Amino acid sequence: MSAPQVGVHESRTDAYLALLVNNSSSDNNISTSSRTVREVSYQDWGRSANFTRAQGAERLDYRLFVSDDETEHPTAHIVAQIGTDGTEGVPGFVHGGLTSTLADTAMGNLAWHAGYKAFTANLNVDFRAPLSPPACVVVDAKIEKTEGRKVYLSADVFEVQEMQDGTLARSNDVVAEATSLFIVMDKAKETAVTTPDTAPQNGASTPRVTNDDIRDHTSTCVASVRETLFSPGWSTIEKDYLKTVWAST
Ligand SMILES: CCCCCCCCCCCC(=O)SCCNC(=O)CCNC(=O)[C@H](O)C(C)(C)COP(=O)(O)OP(=O)(O)OC[C@H]1O[C@@H](n2cnc3c(N)ncnc32)[C@H](O)[C@@H]1OP(=O)(O)O
Repeated sequence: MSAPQVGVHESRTDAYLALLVNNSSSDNNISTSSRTVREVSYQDWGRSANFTRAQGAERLDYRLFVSDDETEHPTAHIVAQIGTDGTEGVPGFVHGGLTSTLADTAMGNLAWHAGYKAFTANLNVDFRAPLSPPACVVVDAKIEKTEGRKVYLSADVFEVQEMQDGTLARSNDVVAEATSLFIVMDKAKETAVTTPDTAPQNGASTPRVTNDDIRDHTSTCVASVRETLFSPGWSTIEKDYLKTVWAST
């Protein structure tokens, strides 16, 4: 595992990471929530490291940590930088779906790292306070209980704020509280899942879906939707709104 970078900090996320690293006893581990956790490198995520990490720091970038505690339920932690490029829902505020995604990602990765090859079956999010981009947040995820194939998890999202003296600290006020139910997949479905051991890594020759493929697929999809929506007789305010949106793309 590579150690979090310490040095020139271009974002509050890096600065917060450095703060954690400086407070820890080892270069490769950090202390957060009074536990020692190790970073899960981007490559180790395999093919699950797709849309969320593909956005870049201007939109969304984050680091994932899991605890190596064998005596109790492990925890997972995300330190995320939420940029200003397309991250808003209500203008001026981070889209709740983004916050939910971070919580889901922390809980999902925790489940997998704890050995549960599971899907999100249910995700509940209570949004407690608005978040304005750019923002730095910490997500703390834990396993609440397991019952057969059911894994119940929770995740709390906190903002990292700059104090008056310039130091960074995790706010005690929670931004969002999430709970989830993950279901461990049937054995029959496991073969369809590419685990990190066999996942294509950076530089591997296994074909991946390219941005061109995605663009082609998206334009086909948009064209077909446009045809359906703009067919004769279809007339609503949404139609005019969508026309405006599409005309500007
Ligand atoms: C480190 C690298 C990798 C790291 C990987 C990191 C992942 C990052 C996080 C991303 C996570 C995702 O986005 S996952 C993607 C989003 N999720 C999905 O696509 C899942 C879509 N849904 C499904 O495929 C299915 O519904 C499943 C697999 C969830 C469940 O189907 P199933 O396997 O047939 O199970 P089924 O018999 O229906 O249900 C089993 C039991 O669960 C209960 N159950 C099922 N669904 C629900 C539900 N929504 N709410 C309550 N209870 C439910 C049933 O009542 C039943 O209880 P009882 O009768 O036994 O009591």
